[in-house]
Amino acid sequence: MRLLNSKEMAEVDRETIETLGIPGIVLMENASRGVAEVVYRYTEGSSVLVVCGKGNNGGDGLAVARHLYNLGYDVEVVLTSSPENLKGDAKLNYDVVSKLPIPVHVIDSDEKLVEFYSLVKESSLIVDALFGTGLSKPLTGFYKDVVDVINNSNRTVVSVDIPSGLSGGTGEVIGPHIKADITVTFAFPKIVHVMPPACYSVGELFVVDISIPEDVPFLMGLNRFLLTADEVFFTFPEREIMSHKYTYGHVAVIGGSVGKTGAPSMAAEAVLRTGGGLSTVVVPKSLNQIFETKLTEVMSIPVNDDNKGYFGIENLDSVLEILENGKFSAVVLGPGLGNNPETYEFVRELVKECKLPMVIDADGINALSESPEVLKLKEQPIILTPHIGEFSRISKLTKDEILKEPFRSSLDFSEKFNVTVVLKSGRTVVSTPNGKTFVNVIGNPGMATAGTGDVLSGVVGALLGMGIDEEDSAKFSVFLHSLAGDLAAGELSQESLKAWDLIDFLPKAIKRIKEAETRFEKHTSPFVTSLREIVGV
Ligand SMILES: NC(=O)C1=CN([C@@H]2O[C@H](COP(=O)(O)OP(=O)(O)OC[C@H]3O[C@@H](n4cnc5c(N)ncnc54)[C@H](O)[C@@H]3O)[C@@H](O)[C@H]2O)[C@@H](O)CC1
Ligand SMILES: [K+]
Repeated sequence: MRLLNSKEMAEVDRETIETLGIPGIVLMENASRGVAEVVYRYTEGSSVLVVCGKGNNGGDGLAVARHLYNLGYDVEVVLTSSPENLKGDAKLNYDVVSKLPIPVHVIDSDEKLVEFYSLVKESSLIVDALFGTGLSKPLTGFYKDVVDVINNSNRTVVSVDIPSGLSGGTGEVIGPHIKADITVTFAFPKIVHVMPPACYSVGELFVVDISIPEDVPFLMGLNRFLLTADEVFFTFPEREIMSHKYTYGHVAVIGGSVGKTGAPSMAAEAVLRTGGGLSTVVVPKSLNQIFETKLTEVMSIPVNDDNKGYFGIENLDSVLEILENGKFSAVVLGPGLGNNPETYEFVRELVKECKLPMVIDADGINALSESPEVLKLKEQPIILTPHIGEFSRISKLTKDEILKEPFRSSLDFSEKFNVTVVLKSGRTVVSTPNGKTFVNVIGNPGMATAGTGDVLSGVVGALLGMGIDEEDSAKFSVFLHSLAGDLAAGELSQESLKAWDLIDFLPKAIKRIKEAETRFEKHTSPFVTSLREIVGV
């Protein structure tokens, strides 16, 4: 499903109204019925205070008040502006409400806050329809006070579209804002709903289908998506009766240095657990005995290192020869390589010469930080899997810049250097050279532990090795890896989770995705879906 920002949503609304010809009032009616449905299904209590601003978010609120009144709720409305200031669809809904026995209180200045306070106290539920996608600057003065009263009320708060005071453009918190228990948004989720820190104030998210077809943002070229089971279902190749191990690829994991033999081991194990046919670690010879002992199904090829315990430029030819003669289908470069300058030189030359699809991770990425230009010349699929620190080094952006605009930062790099980027964090963003971005909303903080990135690089390598394209490999890997993390944390606790557990839970995660593929379960409601239902696992 697409993920928009406020500006894009306003354009999609306009396009739907002007080009498709669906009147704005119809969209508002659908939107408000969706909010009323969520209130009806998912909240307790029967006395509702709907707090409305003067824009269309307030218009939604006025229509919600009418639907709840029709459903038998005890409803009162607070208007934070005089009714004369209302326009268009909001005005129309105000006129309707004013003909019904629904009390409307105009609370438009600090002098009236005492009245507002007692109205809030008398209600069991507050619908926040102050500001939506039209917020232009942080809330101050009277509006900040209104937000404070609601936040301190200890009442259930349902926000219409966006918790008022948050801007829908990024995950940034721009100022005082409502802390919602539930947010009901329209047509598509917005960045603010899923990206931290703003998403912490959204509560449970529901998306209402308000009659805007997905064709509208598609034709407008909006290409930012949520990663969902739907997005990744069909990635796996069928396991054919007459297939053999080479059908599913042979992945070379090039890595390892003294003290870092676990990283390539985990990447190589993850290859096999993800369905890769063969997995081989290519490692400094002085460390080979460790891999022989640690690994069973995974093979190892030692490369002479004169007992140094790390790769250097002198290993370039032999590694290239190994890759050429070993019937390999993909390379994972980076796990446990270490940060020796000689190793960095080896990496740079290897990336220049290697013609196989590649996943580049960790010190593999650091090695390219000074000269990422080499990536532009590559014709095979390349996926980079940096965390924020590694991405900061290679993109020359500060961590703050990346965290503020992860989609933009990652996409700019993908387009400039012609590589797929998996920008790892609690909200991993995948970007592709053809202009698409995807964000992952599953997984958990228990995965913030050493080695989980190594597992991911192996999962990505397995898929590339099976011949799956860059975009699908990156998307599926991120989703699968996080699902394994959630299943593992569910059984073991987030605290105890360690990287190897992710490998152990990959089988259950794969099964879960395959079940989702065949289940085609109907959502609880055709027009109102929770984020969990949208994600699909
Ligand atoms: N036809 C459409 O475009 C639809 C719009 N919908 C609703 O409309 C909302 C957007 O409506 P609007 O564009 O009217 O915007 P809003 O209702 O979010 O707010 C805009 C109003 O707030 C004022 N304002 C903005 N920032 C302020 C600040 N910091 N302090 C004080 N006043 C401020 C503006 O001057 C304007 O009067 C959506 O969030 C959604 O709830 C839905 O009904 C679906 C259809
Ligand atoms: K709102």
